[in-house]
Amino acid sequence: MNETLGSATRDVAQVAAAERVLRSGGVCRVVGREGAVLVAAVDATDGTRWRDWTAAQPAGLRLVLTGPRALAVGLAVPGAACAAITFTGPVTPACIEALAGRGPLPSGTGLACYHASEAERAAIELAKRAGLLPAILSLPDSAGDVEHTVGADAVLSQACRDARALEPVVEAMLPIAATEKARLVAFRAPGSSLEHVALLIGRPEDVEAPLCRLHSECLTGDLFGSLRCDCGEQLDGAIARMAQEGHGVLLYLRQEGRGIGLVNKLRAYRLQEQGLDTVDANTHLGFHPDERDFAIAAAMLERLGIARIRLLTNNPEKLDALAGHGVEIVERLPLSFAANRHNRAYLETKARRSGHLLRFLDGRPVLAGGAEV
Ligand SMILES: Nc1nc2c(ncn2[C@@H]2O[C@H](COP(=O)(O)OP(=O)(O)OP(=O)(O)O)[C@@H](O)[C@H]2O)c(=O)[nH]1
Ligand SMILES: [Zn+2]
Repeated sequence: MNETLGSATRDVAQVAAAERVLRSGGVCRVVGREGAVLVAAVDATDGTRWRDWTAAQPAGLRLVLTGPRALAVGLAVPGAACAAITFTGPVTPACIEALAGRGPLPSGTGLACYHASEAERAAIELAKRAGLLPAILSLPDSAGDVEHTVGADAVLSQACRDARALEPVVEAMLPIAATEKARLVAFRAPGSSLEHVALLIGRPEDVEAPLCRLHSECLTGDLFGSLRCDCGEQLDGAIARMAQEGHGVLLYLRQEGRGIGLVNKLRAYRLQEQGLDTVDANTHLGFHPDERDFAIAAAMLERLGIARIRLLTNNPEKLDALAGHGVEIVERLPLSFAANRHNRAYLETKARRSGHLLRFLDGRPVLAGGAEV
């Protein structure tokens, strides 16, 4: 193995290990340009280490949140992707959890807010990759008990590596209800436990510009037929259309909850039950409205030898992202279904706030006055 390849492999392994350590409640040392910090995730399954830190409240203890979460708790640091909060008085685990988004908000007294360091930003990225809330306790580096050490730059460049390293691993015939002429190709990247799949109907590789759907995982909609969204109908509808045409490629992307993971999506649902819309619920938890990276979809198409597509979507970001990665989209085909009383507000929000190309719901214009969207 040459040296560059060797260090890339080491980086990938170190990032994956760091995700596991944070998820299981352990402590990582993250080494960044401004120095190293020790970090623990507030949303970890077993949170004893960060609880110990909270009880002892050592000098330099900081709670790192994303910019959107800091804003949500009234602690804006202008222009900061991540904010680091210090405590000027005693702090309890309940207060930390509430600031992280796991409980009702405390009053904001006794808190000061700064720009987070590169190492702290990397720790937030690790928490997101681990499917946790983006909230980290950090301490200045010391010789203490640490499960793992990782470089901030390795963490912050991992998303790019995930897409670049994605490779088809196995292909098998998969006769499905809609058509017997289907195959499934499973993809893997060394740094991620997420296995994306391509459902190939007919022979899309041999078609000039096959139908294509990028479908982000939605356990609730795809499997249980949830009425809160339109995912189940979009999945079935896309497959039916490809079966009818005889060819198509459906990429099933493991991006549950627009990339925030199942637990956090259900947290966002709880917030929507309290009146927030789907965009605000994400930002209230500290996420962007959409955390997905469609570079993985472009990489999968490239590995499948498909360069030109007709894309089934209402989401203009998918068009931009694929085009930006060199995929030629010869046509955009809408994929919308009648709203129901549970998903109407969700679909309206997508049109109004996320720019989705949904002009009508149930024959009624989505935007006031029937303006074009
Ligand atoms: N965070 C969050 N994710 C949601 C919510 N409802 C559905 N999702 C997820 O959203 C993803 C589907 O995205 P959509 O916005 O429905 O559609 P899209 O894929 O962006 O666009 P289309 O191609 O037009 O379907 C899936 O991963 C779902 O799990 C929600 O309220 N909050
Ligand atoms: Zn859904």
